[in-house]
Amino acid sequence: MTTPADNDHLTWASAPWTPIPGPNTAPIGWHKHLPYLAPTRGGTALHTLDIWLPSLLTTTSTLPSGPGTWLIYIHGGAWRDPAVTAASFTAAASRLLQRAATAAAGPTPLAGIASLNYRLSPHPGHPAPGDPARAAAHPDHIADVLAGLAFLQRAGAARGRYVLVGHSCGATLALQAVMHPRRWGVEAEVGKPAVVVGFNGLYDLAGFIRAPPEGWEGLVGPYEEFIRGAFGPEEAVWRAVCPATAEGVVLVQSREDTLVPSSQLESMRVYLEGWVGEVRTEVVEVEDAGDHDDMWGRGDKMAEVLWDVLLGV
Ligand SMILES: N[C@@H](CC(=O)c1ccccc1NC=O)C(=O)O
Repeated sequence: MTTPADNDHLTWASAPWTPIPGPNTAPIGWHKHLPYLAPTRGGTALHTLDIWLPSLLTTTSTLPSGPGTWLIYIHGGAWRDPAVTAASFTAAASRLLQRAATAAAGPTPLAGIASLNYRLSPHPGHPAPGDPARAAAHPDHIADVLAGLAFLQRAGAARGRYVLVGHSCGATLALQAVMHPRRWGVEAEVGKPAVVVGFNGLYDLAGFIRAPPEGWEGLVGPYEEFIRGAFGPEEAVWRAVCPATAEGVVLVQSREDTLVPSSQLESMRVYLEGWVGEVRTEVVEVEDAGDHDDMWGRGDKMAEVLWDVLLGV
């Protein structure tokens, strides 16, 4: 009988590490894209992840682990946009690898980066009939994120003090995933991150629909469409699916975002403050990060904030 560990071993070996070229001859890092759930176990094209390593310590087929902290990224896209994937962390990842390559002597604070895909809900603008990777409903997205985290933790990444990062609905997913894994009917035993970092995140969906901030009324339609697409028609469910806790939470918002208002972050901050004293919450308002998707598209501000988080872990 093959165990999950045997399976993982084959999975890790299924894709080669490719070098990320740097300004000089030496690569600044290594990348690989691989499944975290084998097709024979129900894995789809979106049960996959991207990994970047600052250096390749061994050439074995399992995960080489160096010093430092793992960053695990969960992309946004309103639970449904097929154009936003795990690869959307590429720009920020390259910047982080560059930083790790040029950082002062001594152990790098960055052990590695993983960016998770997860099944998406249907998108009316991008029909994909019959594709099991595009027919997800809550809590499928969370279950997939937890399966990806469990895979990484079995491989030795994201054990101990790792940092879980999400953008937009990825920030929602990051907080949901670490809240009560059991609550989502998921068996995976997943260790909690030391810090959760949410970029331009959605934390109060029902609140937005009920009372959009002034000037944001025009987005109620699109929000309601993707909220129903992911969570179904019940407002009570939208409410019950509230993000939660970690040792530390860093909420980041760019001023120029025209898709997500800062009142989303404000609701989350007030909630965390009122809820448990031991959650260290830090709010970072980023200037000149551009609009909603420029945060990851450019990646410079995202990498800056995350580098600082790594230094503080
Ligand atoms: N491009 C997305 C829209 C989207 O990503 C979005 C829109 C408004 C507020 C948040 C969004 N994304 C969050 O993950 C879509 O096609 O539905």
